[in-house]
Amino acid sequence: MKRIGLTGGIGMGKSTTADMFKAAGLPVWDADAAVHRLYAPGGAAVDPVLEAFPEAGSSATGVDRQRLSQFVLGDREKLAQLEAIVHPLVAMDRQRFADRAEAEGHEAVVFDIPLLFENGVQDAFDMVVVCSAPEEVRRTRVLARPGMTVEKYESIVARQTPEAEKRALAEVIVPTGEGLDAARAVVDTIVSRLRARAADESR
Ligand SMILES: CC(C)(COP(=O)(O)OP(=O)(O)OC[C@H]1O[C@@H](n2cnc3c(N)ncnc32)[C@H](O)[C@@H]1O)[C@@H](O)C(=O)NCCC(=O)NCCS
Ligand SMILES: Nc1ncnc2c1ncn2[C@@H]1O[C@H](COP(=O)(O)OP(=O)(O)OP(=O)(O)O)[C@@H](O)[C@H]1O
Repeated sequence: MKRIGLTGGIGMGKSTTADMFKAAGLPVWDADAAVHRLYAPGGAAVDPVLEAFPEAGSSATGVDRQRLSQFVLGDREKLAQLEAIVHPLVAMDRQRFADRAEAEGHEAVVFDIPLLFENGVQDAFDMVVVCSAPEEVRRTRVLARPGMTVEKYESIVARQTPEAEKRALAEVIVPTGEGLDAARAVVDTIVSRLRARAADESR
């Protein structure tokens, strides 16, 4: 089974592209959704996160992301401390998902990971796919979101791996600034090539 890592900066069309992989029949794992599950009441990250950051929620209500972000965002050491707790749990969730997909006989599985390069996990995948659109397209998209300001946008972009670097590290780039059909065509090509390769290998 082939593992595809899917990533892209804020507003680059990652969720839209992930839906296209789903529509093509591949199982898609979502890193953000996994963290939300881990932080929800009863989630595996609740107790260890509250032990390190007692004011970031309660076992009854789970981890309050907004409160937690006040302790960790902008503080490298605290963020590293949080990541040391959360990342192994996320990796376990991802592995369980992959095992299930493999048992179900899927030829490929997609892992949607916003901070794939930032977290240095690119080696876990057979192929890394990057969603990318021209900067002005992405900026217009993100600034149209409720609650977004130019300052917030610029600070998020500054903390992410630069676009040129992401494009250079990608095996395949899905263009998301040229309409849905152009993106879907690239997704469908990736899926049919991977299916053909998986069929060859099982022969
Ligand atoms: C810090 C937290 C509580 C903030 O949650 P919140 O819902 O308020 O915002 P969101 O998740 O959208 O993040 C806000 C901004 O912080 C940045 N950010 C979040 N986590 C990280 C990180 N580990 N490293 C660098 N930047 C980060 C994001 O890029 C985003 O721009 C949350 O992101 C978190 O728990 N992060 C640590 C776990 C992690 O690394 N998650 C990434 C996927 S594995
Ligand atoms: N291929 C495409 N063609 C046209 N519009 C697109 C395409 N892909 C995404 N968009 C539009 O761009 C916006 C951002 O897309 P999406 O929510 O998928 O991005 P994202 O990368 O998941 O964002 P974030 O990481 O910030 O959550 C949406 O309004 C979406 O409709």
